[in-house]
Amino acid sequence: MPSAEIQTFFTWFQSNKGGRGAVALIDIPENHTLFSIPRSLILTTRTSELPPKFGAASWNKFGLHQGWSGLILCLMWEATRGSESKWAPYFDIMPTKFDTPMFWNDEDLAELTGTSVVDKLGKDQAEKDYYEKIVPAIQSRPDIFAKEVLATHYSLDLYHMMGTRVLSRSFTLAEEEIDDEEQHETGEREPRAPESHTHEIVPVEDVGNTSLGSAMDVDEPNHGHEHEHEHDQGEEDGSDSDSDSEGAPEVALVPMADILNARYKTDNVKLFHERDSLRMVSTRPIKAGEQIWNTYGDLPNSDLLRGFGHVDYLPLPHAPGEYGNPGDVVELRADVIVHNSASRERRLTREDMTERIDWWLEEGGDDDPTTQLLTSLSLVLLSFTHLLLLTPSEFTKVTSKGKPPKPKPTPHLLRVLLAALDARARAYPTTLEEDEREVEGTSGGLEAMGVNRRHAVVARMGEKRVLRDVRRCVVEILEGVERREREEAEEVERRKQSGSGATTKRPQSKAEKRKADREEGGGRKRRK
Ligand SMILES: C[S@@+](CC[C@H](N)C(=O)[O-])C[C@H]1O[C@@H](n2cnc3c(N)ncnc32)[C@H](O)[C@@H]1O
Repeated sequence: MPSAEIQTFFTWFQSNKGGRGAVALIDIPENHTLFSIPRSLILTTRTSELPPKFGAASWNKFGLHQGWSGLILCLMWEATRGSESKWAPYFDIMPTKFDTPMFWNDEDLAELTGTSVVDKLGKDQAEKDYYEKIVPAIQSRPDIFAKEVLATHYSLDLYHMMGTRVLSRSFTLAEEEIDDEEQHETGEREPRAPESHTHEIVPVEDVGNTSLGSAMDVDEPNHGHEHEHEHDQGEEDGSDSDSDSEGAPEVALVPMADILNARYKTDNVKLFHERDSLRMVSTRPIKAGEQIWNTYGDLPNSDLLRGFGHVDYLPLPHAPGEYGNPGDVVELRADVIVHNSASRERRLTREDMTERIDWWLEEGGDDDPTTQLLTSLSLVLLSFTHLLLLTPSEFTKVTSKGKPPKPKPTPHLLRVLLAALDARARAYPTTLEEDEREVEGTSGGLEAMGVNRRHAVVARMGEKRVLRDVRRCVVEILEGVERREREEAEEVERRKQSGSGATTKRPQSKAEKRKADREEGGGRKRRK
């Protein structure tokens, strides 16, 4: 049970307007433990008393060992126990209302058309899990789930509410074997950051990076509250095996650690884990009055909104005068590239596309079958687009080499990309300029809009800005490549006419070659 001081602390937080979070009351030096949480206090399927009561075999039979449904059921059961649950005071201070689009009406959701948010809400999958796993499990054990409380404590609405608590407040803790000898020898272990799930929300060039540091679980909620990735869609029960096996990462609700807010690259603490406890440690000095910031993985606004119900709205370093989330990305689906790539006859079929995406994933390319765009042209995007443009025999050659194609910005590839970007932009009902006019035309601007609409407008404008910037970049490179091609053709023509008869290019000096290479590979310089 939280101590009286912690309870007082929470009450103090809640009585202060403007949202909850933690603010330093005194200067905090770097590497200082702000608080530690005993493992016994974290709420997981291993610490809740429900799974043993239900029985491991039955738990697995109803599929509760996979995905988040088991943990959500634990939360519902623990909450139903009221003061008998050791987490009762924790439940008391948890939010019951959320600004995530899962709870929006159709009118507000329409504001998100074209963004990556809508397709990934996963409300339907959550409902499927509720009806196919939770309801049968509950009905099988009237001794544990009393009939009289089913409607009030185990409803679908509550399932969504508890699922959103998990989504917006949980941490993924890696199950690490801690060497006893090491502990005895050193007496103290170096703190280790809990690993987050290596999720797909990461900008392509940074894949793997955000798994470091404290990690609110911000996994792709493609399917409801479950941990799941797009390429898992075909799985029978719509869940992955995160909590399926020994040593798998564990999704945990961590009281106290989850009161911290996050803002793009502002984090000043990290959660470290040890055998018996988790420790929140400052990673830089924090001045009295400053907010204590955790990190949720520096997510783009579409994912912040989807998982947490807020967006970052900060000055954009690469676009002076504009505001948004510097970590924004926009997703470009492979089929949008393919449909803009060639004549109908030469287009890849869905199976071909899947084969290439699977191969890409296996070969260690970006781990998202969609391609996320950064504000500048990414090499991964070039390479991935190239892969989709290969003829079947070229693809076979590439697979035999086992390496993704070189990210060479050829005019054809750049033109396909340009068409794909334009097609992607048409998925939004409004343009960036129209959104800007909408904000300017609203008396009081963004601030005056309802919270959902404001978040939607900020999220979609962020994606459109990325598209705009990538497009600019592609156009610039294409113009450069085309100019060079023109100059070379003119040079050949000039030589022909001057009677040299030479049709080959004049040998380039090393410096000229380097310059030409630089121009050709312009995208490389520009990536983040
Ligand atoms: C882990 S909780 C953090 C504690 C939360 N403030 C609370 O009162 O329970 C995550 C939630 O905090 C809020 N939040 C976190 N960072 C935020 C930010 N930069 N701006 C607005 N809300 C934020 C969002 O509502 C999010 O769902």
